[in-house]
Amino acid sequence: MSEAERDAVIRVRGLKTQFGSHVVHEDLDLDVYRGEILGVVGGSGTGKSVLLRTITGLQTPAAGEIEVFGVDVLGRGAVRDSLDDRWGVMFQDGALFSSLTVRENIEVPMKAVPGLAPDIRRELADLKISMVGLPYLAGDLYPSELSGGMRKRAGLARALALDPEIVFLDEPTAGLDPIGAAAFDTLIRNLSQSLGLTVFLVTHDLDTLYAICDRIAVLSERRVLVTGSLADMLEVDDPWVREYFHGPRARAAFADTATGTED
Ligand SMILES: Nc1ncnc2c1ncn2[C@@H]1O[C@H](COP(=O)(O)OP(=O)(O)OP(=O)(O)O)[C@@H](O)[C@H]1O
Repeated sequence: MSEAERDAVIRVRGLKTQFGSHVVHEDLDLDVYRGEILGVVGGSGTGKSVLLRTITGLQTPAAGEIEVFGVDVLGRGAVRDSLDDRWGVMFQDGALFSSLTVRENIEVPMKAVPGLAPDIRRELADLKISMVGLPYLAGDLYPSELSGGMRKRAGLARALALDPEIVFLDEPTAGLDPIGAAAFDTLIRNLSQSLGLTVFLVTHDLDTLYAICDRIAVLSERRVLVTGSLADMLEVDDPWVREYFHGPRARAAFADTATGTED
């Protein structure tokens, strides 16, 4: 299927973001297609997290258009609010409320759903806990009682609370040991396949790109420099892309994937 024929669930056009005089994005275009895992990469400070925050409406751009499921994210009111249960966001450290247990954290977004009784909320939260591979008892723990990997799984469970169609993940494997990171990659891939999720994934992790991403978008020079498969990236004539995708770490990640050791 050509890119023009694919169903873009996120469509960004002419995006400009800036903080004071510091322009982060300028004339940035990006499509994210239904059901894909898109890896967003780029050097430090190229605006990957700002892009995620802008698409999810947490930050207001200076110019441009953003549509998610055909809805103008920058619009106001009920139409824009209708998107809230169609996407979930997982921030780097899980961004959990420290005074709430894991189960209560997962229930937070559910409280916005009218008519959802507390016992149903609790059952649904327990279901999400098991979906992300946490033990049942983790529901009663506070974030400070969890390992880094468990906190990320709890953050993912909360992002899945309302059965979203898109999940945004900001560096999901950052800070995890290689085995924990590979397990998290596998979890994302399995959830994406079983739930038909579209995944917008900001990462520095080459192993993640090789193991689970269908397509990659490289941020550079304030815009999306290139999108494509890993094979496409190897052909790109740009100093950062060359260094990133041809370096020793990329070769090691490719070798691991080729021998199937990411599981
Ligand atoms: N709230 C803010 N106020 C001012 N500047 C900001 C703010 N948030 C981000 N920036 C700036 O915007 C630029 C892009 O930041 P962003 O966090 O998106 O980069 P990134 O590509 O995700 O980086 P990294 O890979 O290091 O996490 C940086 O120069 C950062 O300092």
